[in-house]
Amino acid sequence: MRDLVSDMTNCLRARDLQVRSNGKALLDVHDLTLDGPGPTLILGPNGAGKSLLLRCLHGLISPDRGQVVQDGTPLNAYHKARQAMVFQRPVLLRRSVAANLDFVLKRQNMSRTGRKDRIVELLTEGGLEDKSRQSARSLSGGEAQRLAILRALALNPETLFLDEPTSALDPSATQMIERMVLRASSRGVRIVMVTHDIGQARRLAADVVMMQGGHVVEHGPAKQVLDVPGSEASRRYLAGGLVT
Ligand SMILES: Nc1ncnc2c1ncn2[C@@H]1O[C@H](COP(=O)(O)OP(=O)(O)OP(=O)(O)O)[C@@H](O)[C@H]1O
Repeated sequence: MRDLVSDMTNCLRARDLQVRSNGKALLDVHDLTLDGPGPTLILGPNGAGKSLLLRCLHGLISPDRGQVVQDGTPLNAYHKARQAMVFQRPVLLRRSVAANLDFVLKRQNMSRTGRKDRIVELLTEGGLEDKSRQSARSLSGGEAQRLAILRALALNPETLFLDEPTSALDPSATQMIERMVLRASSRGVRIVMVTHDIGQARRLAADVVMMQGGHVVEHGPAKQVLDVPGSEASRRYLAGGLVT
């Protein structure tokens, strides 16, 4: 029954997913279903397979085995066009802030007036109203990451993947990004985000995926996983212990 329900409602699912290299499974996820309304935060030590999982879910990597299923259908171009991804280090065009957004909007065949209005809306959303004409390459780290998120949001994604978007940012820049993420989530964008920041997981997550050694060791409501971890690996990671 669970299988049927999760395949037919709006949900993203990794089924029997494996990524292998040199005969070794780097990622081995038996069954992971993301169907809750709030942000999903993925935690785990370095090399746990968090980024690989994100890339598979976004269709950037084809798994060696298994599949990603969106709404009951194997991930396809239609689904991918409704996903966006933000990386740890934003990759921006050598153009102005506004032109970076315009580039994405043009590809959606928006009219010139429509694009102009949408750019103002996006810049306001990211607190970059006064940076419109500045070169994107001259933005601070926090501003650049906000622009990267705005560019992703300009695609009107149903799902937004974020891979450690605040790892290089100070607390105030982090807070601005977290607010953007929460606003996007409250507008119905599915958020799937990797972080090493346990405090951030507490602030943002509705559900938490704990990974280790390429496996999902635990997935559940944030409060449960973070406060009463059900696996030894989660307990040690959350306690700040070394997990090998
Ligand atoms: N293209 C690749 N070729 C070979 N091995 C890879 C490749 N990409 C990732 N790996 C390996 O897969 C494992 C998982 O990598 P991944 O980047 O997913 O970890 P992570 O949990 O995101 O780590 P971190 O927190 O350090 O970013 C690592 O051992 C990594 O070296």
